[in-house]
Amino acid sequence: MAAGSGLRNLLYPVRVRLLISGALQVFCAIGTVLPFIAITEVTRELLRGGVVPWGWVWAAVVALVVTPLVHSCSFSLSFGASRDIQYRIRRNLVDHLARVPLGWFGGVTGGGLRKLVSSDVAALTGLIGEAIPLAPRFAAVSILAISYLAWIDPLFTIVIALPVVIASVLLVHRPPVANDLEREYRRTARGLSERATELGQGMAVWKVFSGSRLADDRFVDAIDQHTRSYLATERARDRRGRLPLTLSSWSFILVWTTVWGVVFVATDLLVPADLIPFLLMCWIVSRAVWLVPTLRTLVSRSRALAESLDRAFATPELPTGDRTLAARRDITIRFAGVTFEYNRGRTVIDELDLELAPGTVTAVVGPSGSGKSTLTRLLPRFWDVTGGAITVDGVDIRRLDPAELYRLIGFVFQDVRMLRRTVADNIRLADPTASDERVRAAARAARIHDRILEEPLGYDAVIGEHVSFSGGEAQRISIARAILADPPVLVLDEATSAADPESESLVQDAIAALSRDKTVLMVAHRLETVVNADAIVVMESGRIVERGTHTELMNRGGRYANMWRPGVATTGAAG
Ligand SMILES: Nc1ncnc2c1ncn2[C@@H]1O[C@H](COP(=O)(O)OP(=O)(O)OP(=O)(O)O)[C@@H](O)[C@H]1O
Repeated sequence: MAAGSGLRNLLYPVRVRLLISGALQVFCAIGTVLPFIAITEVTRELLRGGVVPWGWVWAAVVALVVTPLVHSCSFSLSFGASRDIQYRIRRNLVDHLARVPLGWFGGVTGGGLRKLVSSDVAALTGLIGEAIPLAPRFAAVSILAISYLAWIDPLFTIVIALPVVIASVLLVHRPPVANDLEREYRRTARGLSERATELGQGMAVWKVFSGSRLADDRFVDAIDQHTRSYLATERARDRRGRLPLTLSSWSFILVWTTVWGVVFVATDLLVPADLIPFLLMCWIVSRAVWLVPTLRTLVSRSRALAESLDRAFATPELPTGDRTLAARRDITIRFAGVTFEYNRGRTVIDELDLELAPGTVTAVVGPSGSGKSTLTRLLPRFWDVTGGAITVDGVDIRRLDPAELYRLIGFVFQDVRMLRRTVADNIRLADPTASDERVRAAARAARIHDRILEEPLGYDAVIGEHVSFSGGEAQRISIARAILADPPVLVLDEATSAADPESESLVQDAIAALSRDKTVLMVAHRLETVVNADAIVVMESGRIVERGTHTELMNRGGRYANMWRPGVATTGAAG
């Protein structure tokens, strides 16, 4: 499904199956009404003193046997169609999400994404598999039954259908406030789901920092808002539904038909035998009140779900090119007049020029919020620059084939993500065909091999199931991953929180192994790690305010030198 497609586009590929399924349901509608007609015809004939009309009896029997079979054929067609749509939407959604900027994922909650990929898609396909084919059946049953009654006695049909018509009009012409309430109800339900996910993710922090309070105020607010909205919606529904529901209830219609039936029979407007089908079909007539509201709800629910999918598909994809580069390792990266703003009007990187010479380590330091992490995340295209360009050997990264970009540029960030797979598979991510030997060699170089062997299942242990790794250990696994991928350029966001000294020195050893013979751009949060860098750039408010080697900058006695003054570095001058 392409971005911006609507419900019609969504249903187009399965339209034939849905049409056949709907047609079979119309056939089922005939099968539902036929036994009622048969009972009526048999009774009328017998009351008239005639012989049993066996044709009607057999028609009823056949209808009772065949209808469930046709119904299951119809459902297997519509469910097959809905399964196909579900598969197609999810696959397209995942393909699309793979092309949106990586930074977009930081802005959506896991709950929102899960709801979209899982519940919204399932709800839409439930509608397609079940509700859409059942709608024509519902309509056909109502139309057939009422047409048959009108054929017997049009005037009496009008009289008994009157409460249903009034109830339908009342239900359809709801005051507009109901839509607002329902919209608010959906909004608060979404808010509650997102807050619940946030709370689940941050529970440990809440427990530690909020003492006995186990819930975030925002979560409690979300519960309050949703409860209020739920009660308001239910009260409004109840108020607006009371009269129509009474008028269209089966018991009311039965009493109404009986009373008017007696009047009609007493005044010779109706023969007693003709009252039978009306009494028998009271139930179908009373349900007809839901026909229009059900169809309206069906259409609006399908539209709302299709719109929410459409919105996800509308997230702009990163424009990609197909350029590849010669397989060389000595490539030069250049930031030329790079400007970036997350939100319009607030520049985070300001006309920045920087060249990363092949095989050199460039360290970025500067106060918190100066734009260091943002700068490094522009290179692997978490977001695209809003001005200027980043080039690899003179080619704008926006024109490079993304696979080529990630072959050239590896990144190790602080927030290491592990997949729920074996340790070996986690290391093998960039190169699934890598041999066990290469995986082990990478782990050895990343100083994590011995730790992995401490596990009974070793490299076959599933992370999160058989084994959990500490922050420093997880970081070394992600370094092993990058060592195996062996990209010529590496972006490194050094961990802010120093692990214990032993783990810290192992991470440093692993980074040294990884950085060998590579062009490295690193955000340094601790000054000791930048001393040997080939170039150090000092950032402030999105600009480079100093650049040089450690010795040059110390001799200059400027901002960098100032950071080394006791007490400054620890207050966050270096990040
Ligand atoms: N996803 C985002 N959306 C909007 N603004 C953001 C986002 N990420 C960062 N910022 C803002 O951009 C500015 C630069 O942030 P950045 O994280 O790049 O700084 P930093 O120098 O790496 O800071 P630190 O050393 O504290 O990590 C900050 O003002 C920050 O609030």
